[in-house]
Amino acid sequence: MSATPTPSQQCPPSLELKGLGKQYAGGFWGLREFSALLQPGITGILGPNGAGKSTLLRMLATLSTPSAGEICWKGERVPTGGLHWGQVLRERLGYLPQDFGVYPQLNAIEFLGYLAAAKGLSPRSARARIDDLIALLNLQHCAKQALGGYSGGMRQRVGIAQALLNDPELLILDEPTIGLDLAERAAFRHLLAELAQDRIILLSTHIVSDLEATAEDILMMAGGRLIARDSADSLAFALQGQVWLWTVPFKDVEALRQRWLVAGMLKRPQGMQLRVLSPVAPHIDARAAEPNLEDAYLWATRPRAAQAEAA
Ligand SMILES: Nc1ncnc2c1ncn2[C@@H]1O[C@H](COP(=O)(O)OP(=O)(O)OP(=O)(O)O)[C@@H](O)[C@H]1O
Repeated sequence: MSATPTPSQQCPPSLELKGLGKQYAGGFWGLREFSALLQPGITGILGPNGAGKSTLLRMLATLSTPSAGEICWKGERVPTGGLHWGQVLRERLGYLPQDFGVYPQLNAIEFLGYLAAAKGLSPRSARARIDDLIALLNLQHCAKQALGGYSGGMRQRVGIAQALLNDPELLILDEPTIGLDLAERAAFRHLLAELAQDRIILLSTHIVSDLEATAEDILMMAGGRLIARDSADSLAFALQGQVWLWTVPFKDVEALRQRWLVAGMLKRPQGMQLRVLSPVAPHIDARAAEPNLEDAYLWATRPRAAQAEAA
């Protein structure tokens, strides 16, 4: 991959969210009191279904208005009301939504050209930009084929290309690696690392290993709130001494899964090896293991009853 685009703006981007909230019709808060200062680099967002990740990202993509709180871009408050709310952000952001759709009859060049026009790029700069992005996303071999015939991974790469059309300082990616195979995911991680030099990248995913490999800063969300923020290593380290490997007879597995928070299972000749998350050893035969980000995530988002028991 080559010709990485760089934002032209001189001042490094910063995005500050202060007590941001979103209340949906019916009164339900999909996001509550969310505060964070985001700077260039990759910030990963982890959270179970319904945690509020898309609610947050859609708001930052200016597709929905905040019900509470403030957004500041480079220290300046972004007006969050009125017809032109979010204009300042809109000009600087690229967004890949979770449900990214394409016009199946268009090819990649035509589709990106159409979106470039909608974003206000001149035909000349759009053409040069699209050529760069086709090369960057490794789409040369299929750029003139109709998108309807693309694999999920190829379509996702077109989605990433469209998010980069305006050389954004803020790149918002909602589940970008869905549909990518292992090699494509590895290539995508490299691309993100290159792009993150001088822009803020917000990356929401359920694939914990993608964040472990790319994001230096991780926001964990649950129930519409920010519940933890740190590096992957620090989040995992906080669980030191609370992760156990314990091999049990196959017949006991179901009962033990009801009793303990089991982060993983591995079939062994002697029985099933459970990976148990608990402040105390589940059994005298259990031995301590190195915690990882997935353990930290499962622990932070464990059901309330289990949290009360552990307290
Ligand atoms: N338009 C809407 N109207 C009412 N409630 C909504 C709306 N959109 C989302 N919600 C609710 O807000 C909460 C947060 O949803 P959101 O889609 O942001 O979660 P998420 O973390 O992105 O989940 P997923 O991983 O499943 O995409 C959920 O309880 C959801 O049902």
